[in-house]
Amino acid sequence: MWREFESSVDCARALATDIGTRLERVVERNGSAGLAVSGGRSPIALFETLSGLDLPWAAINISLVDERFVPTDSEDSNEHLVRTHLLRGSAAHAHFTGLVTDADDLAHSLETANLAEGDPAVVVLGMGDDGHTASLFPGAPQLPQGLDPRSPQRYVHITPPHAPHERISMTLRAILSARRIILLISGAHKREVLGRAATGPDPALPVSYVINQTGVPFDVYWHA
Ligand SMILES: O=C1O[C@H](COP(=O)(O)O)[C@@H](O)[C@H](O)[C@H]1O
Repeated sequence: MWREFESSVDCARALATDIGTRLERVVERNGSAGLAVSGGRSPIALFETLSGLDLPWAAINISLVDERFVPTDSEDSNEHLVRTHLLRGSAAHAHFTGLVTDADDLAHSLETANLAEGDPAVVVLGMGDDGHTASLFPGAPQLPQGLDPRSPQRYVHITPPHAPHERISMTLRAILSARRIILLISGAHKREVLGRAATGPDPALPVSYVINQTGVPFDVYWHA
């Protein structure tokens, strides 16, 4: 479903309510719920709105869709972003699992990330101007592994050809293990990229593999 908003505030409010309702329902049913979130600039307003909601935070497990291989206190770190904008107020009671668990050793961090269990109730994705989602970048040497629908791995090491930092990214297979996928984007350019990606799966636009699947409920939240 496509949902569009005039402002980032309206979009964040609607999406936070949507995610909060979903998480509450899953916690009621299962005792806990997983929420996997992306980094970048797009989710900041969402994180701040979500953190203000009265949710059963202690039963919510927050994880990352992707991470740049930088120290967790770096301004470029998605963990730093989540700790700053989401894990605050009562949301600080949520259980958080980051991806850089050994700042000196990407392979060891990746190995630890792949030990994680449980499929997320909700995955919130972003999209770059180049059509990457999570850190599944077009042209990355490890992209085929990341897009393999039968990949046994939940996370993969990605070397983006035109973006800074080595990455750890959720694989397509793990993204599609969620009960619900949300893509949060803004602006005319990303809307146009998404339109191209909607024409069919294309490794030049990795987000297309999420858009063109039919197994998992998928919503786009877009604001101008
Ligand atoms: O590098 C990344 O970029 C995408 C998009 O970021 P944005 O700033 O354009 O919203 C993001 O979804 C991903 O998590 C991040 O690592």
